[in-house]
Amino acid sequence: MGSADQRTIDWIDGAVVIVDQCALPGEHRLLRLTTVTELIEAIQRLAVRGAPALGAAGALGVALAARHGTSAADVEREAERLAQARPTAVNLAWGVRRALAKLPSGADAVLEEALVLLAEDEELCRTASGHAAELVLRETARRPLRLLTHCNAGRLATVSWGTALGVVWHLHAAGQVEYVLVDETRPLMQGARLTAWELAQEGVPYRVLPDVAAASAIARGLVDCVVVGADRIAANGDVANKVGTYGLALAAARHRVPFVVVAPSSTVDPATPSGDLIEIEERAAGEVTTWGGVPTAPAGAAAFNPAFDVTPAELITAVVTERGPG
Ligand SMILES: CSC[C@@H](O)[C@@H](O)C(=O)COP(=O)(O)O
Repeated sequence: MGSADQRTIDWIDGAVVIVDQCALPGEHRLLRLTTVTELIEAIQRLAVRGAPALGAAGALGVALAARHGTSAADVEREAERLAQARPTAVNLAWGVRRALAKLPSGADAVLEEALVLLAEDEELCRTASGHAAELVLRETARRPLRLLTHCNAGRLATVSWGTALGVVWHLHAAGQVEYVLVDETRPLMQGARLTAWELAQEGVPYRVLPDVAAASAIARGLVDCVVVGADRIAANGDVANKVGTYGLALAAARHRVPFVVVAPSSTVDPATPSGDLIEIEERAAGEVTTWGGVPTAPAGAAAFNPAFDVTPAELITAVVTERGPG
């Protein structure tokens, strides 16, 4: 079984070690990755995922490249491949850049910077979610709280603490959580597989619901606050997050339910002026047209499978980072 002390991603004995998120909830197992190619493959099949964890992966990947690279140009090429492994979460390229900046000082300096980034992520996520927990308490009246979340923005999506689920950890410790409604999060089920697993581990009451039931749960007054993470926050406050987030924000706004986004500031991208300029990852059709290898659509069916969507700033009650509500 996993433990709350286990980092989702770490550097152990010269390798990147991750919790294999494709194996959960059935099995908690670690994967040891010793090359950039192995790490990219793990990122692309979502064995390691979630914006802050991808930032850590980017930095540790550059540390791997710096150890094995034969020249600076070689390491830079590997770093570029890593940065492009997934396009939407800004943290990945940010982590790569931050570690790569230390390359002139040598491979040890690159690793040291990556390890600082990991330690900071733990601290910043804890602080950001603490601020967000206070905000949620200010924005709501009913106690204990009934929360709704989408995808997985927990320990597994960060180095060790979580963002949206970090809020749950703070509120649960204060005895303020009645339950968490967990969107299953089609098509890859990060909510049902990962968020539910984390909540069970921590003893937080929860119910998994089909994504299509979330709007009516909000309309029926079963939700006091929606709390989600983010993959990229544009300069104007628009937020890219797991596909389905936008629909939740619309429903929450319609029913005057607070909608709170929590992220470390590494997810804020001042270079992207607005959400419509964020590149949205399109994933394979088979994720939508099959289930566990069994076809759920006619042979050859085309699919629209964006991994993320963009929620405009005007639908968001607050974006909260370690600096507090923005
Ligand atoms: C703290 S994680 C925030 C986001 O990265 C999370 O909500 C999300 O959308 C993850 O998508 P994924 O495709 O699983 O990497």
